[in-house]
Amino acid sequence: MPSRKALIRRPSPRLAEGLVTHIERTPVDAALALEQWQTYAETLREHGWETVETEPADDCPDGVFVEDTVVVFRNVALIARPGAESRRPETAAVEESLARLGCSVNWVWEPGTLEGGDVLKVGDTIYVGRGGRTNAAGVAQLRQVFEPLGARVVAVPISKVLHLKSAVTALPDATVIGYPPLVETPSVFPRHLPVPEESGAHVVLLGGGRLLMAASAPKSAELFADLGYEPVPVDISEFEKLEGCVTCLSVRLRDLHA
Ligand SMILES: NC(=O)NCCC[C@H](N)C(=O)O
Repeated sequence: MPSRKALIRRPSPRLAEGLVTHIERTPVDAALALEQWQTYAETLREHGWETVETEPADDCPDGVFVEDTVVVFRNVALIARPGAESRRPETAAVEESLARLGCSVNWVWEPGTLEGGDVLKVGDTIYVGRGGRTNAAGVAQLRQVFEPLGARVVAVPISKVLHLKSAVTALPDATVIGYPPLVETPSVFPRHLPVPEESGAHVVLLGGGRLLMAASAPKSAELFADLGYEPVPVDISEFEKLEGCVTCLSVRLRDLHA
């Protein structure tokens, strides 16, 4: 039976100092961010996911974006080596949490860099964005770890967005969705559907056709509802100011053996 656990990490009191790369910095309301994060976690739980909190990393402003610290395929975890040096201290506690949950653990080693936000799994295909945060050595190490387990790793060059998953994610039927101005190579995806808003490209599959997505993408939500899915919107405005999206606030673990 598939597991339904989601790893999360509460926002640091220093959240407002988080990195911004492709957008202008605007003030972040840390109290509102904490409320939004609590609602996000509650929404996961309401939809059947047991949330597991990894040790807070109060000195790491971007620690809440826990997705970037690891890639999990089946029950094998590859601990990231973030391209952003300020984010490297985030991984130690995540490694511990995943080992405790029964994952076997691998690591990205120097000179490799890789962030989980660059990795999109669609069935047994693992798309990896080669861009500002993930380098060629990181891509090669991802292949070495997951191809022997039966994954097909497809590298996708990116330059306009922070991570591959800032541009594209996938619907339950494996259609890859993206906001056209930010999708540089739509032809790499066998089925691709444009969405009308940037944050409409980010969905977390809750199960049973329900899609956790940002409240800032109402037109995309309408499009998904029209395709027979059930959008579950959450307001994550404070995280969006730091280039975060719904996917990056959790790591869902569906194939734990324990
Ligand atoms: N996977 C993600 O979309 N992560 C967002 C990370 C945002 C953070 N401010 C960063 O620049 O690293």
